[in-house]
Amino acid sequence: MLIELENVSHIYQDENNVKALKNINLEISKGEFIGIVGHTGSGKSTLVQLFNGLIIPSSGTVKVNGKNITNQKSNLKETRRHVGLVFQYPEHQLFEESVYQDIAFGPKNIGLKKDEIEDRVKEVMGLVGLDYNQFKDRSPFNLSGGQQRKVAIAGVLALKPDVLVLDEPSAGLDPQGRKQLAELLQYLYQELNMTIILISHRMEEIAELSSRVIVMHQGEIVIDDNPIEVFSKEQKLHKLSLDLPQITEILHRLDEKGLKVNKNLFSISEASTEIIKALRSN
Ligand SMILES: Nc1ncnc2c1ncn2[C@@H]1O[C@H](COP(=O)(O)OP(=O)(O)OP(=O)(O)O)[C@@H](O)[C@H]1O
Repeated sequence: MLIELENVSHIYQDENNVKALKNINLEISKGEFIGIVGHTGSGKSTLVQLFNGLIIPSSGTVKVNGKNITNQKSNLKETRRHVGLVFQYPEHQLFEESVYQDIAFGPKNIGLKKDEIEDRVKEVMGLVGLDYNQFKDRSPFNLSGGQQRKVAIAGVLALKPDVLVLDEPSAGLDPQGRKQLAELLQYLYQELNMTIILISHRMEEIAELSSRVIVMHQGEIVIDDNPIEVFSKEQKLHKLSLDLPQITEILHRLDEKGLKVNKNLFSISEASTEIIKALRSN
């Protein structure tokens, strides 16, 4: 098992003592694409920060590749090589003078040789769609928000993690930026067999990309299933203040009006084909 949580609870020790996670049991296997959804404050960010030891839980154990990372002696540097975390607004974490230096920071830190670092920087800039010659010497602070985010994601990919965890990576991106990000994640998952864990408020993104969806509510996992099962539970999701993907919502409404359609579709192209088919046979 790649990541394993056993009876994990977490309380933020401050004046409010919020119990952010309550008795979580979770197993994540290699090669999964996990979408995590839940209304604001439900514990999503806290949960994913356990996966690379950024947060050590108040109780319970977290294992990565079979190693318990919750005990004092664990090697967190090693864990962070395996589990790369892209934070909400990752561009806030850019700090080097050039795009090259920023992306090279991780590989340098683990002692890779100059040539190898350069190869990695080129490779990951290609992956995220930043032209190497055009961008390598530019200051990361003078780029657009979307470009900065690409640099930040490239910096995490440069360590070649087995697991990529992203916390709301499409927040604030324009439609084209969101499309490029979705294509990148699909490529990493399908072609490079990376395990991906994605937190998003955008249900269409989660439904289209994930192989498994985890729904959180008040620090607990309340649904853990494949996207079709999860998004067939319209009433339950509404009670948790969550929506269906918009296109799925349209299919549900058409079905209520008597048009016989498959309601479990998440992409506009699939749904429009389905609607045309249903109208023709009506
Ligand atoms: N650093 C912190 N110190 C104290 N309490 C915190 C801290 N971070 C989160 N919390 C609290 O823990 C609970 C879970 O927060 P968390 O950020 O994990 O939720 P979330 O589902 O990721 O929310 P969002 O969708 O708004 O990002 C919330 O009640 C929040 O106020």
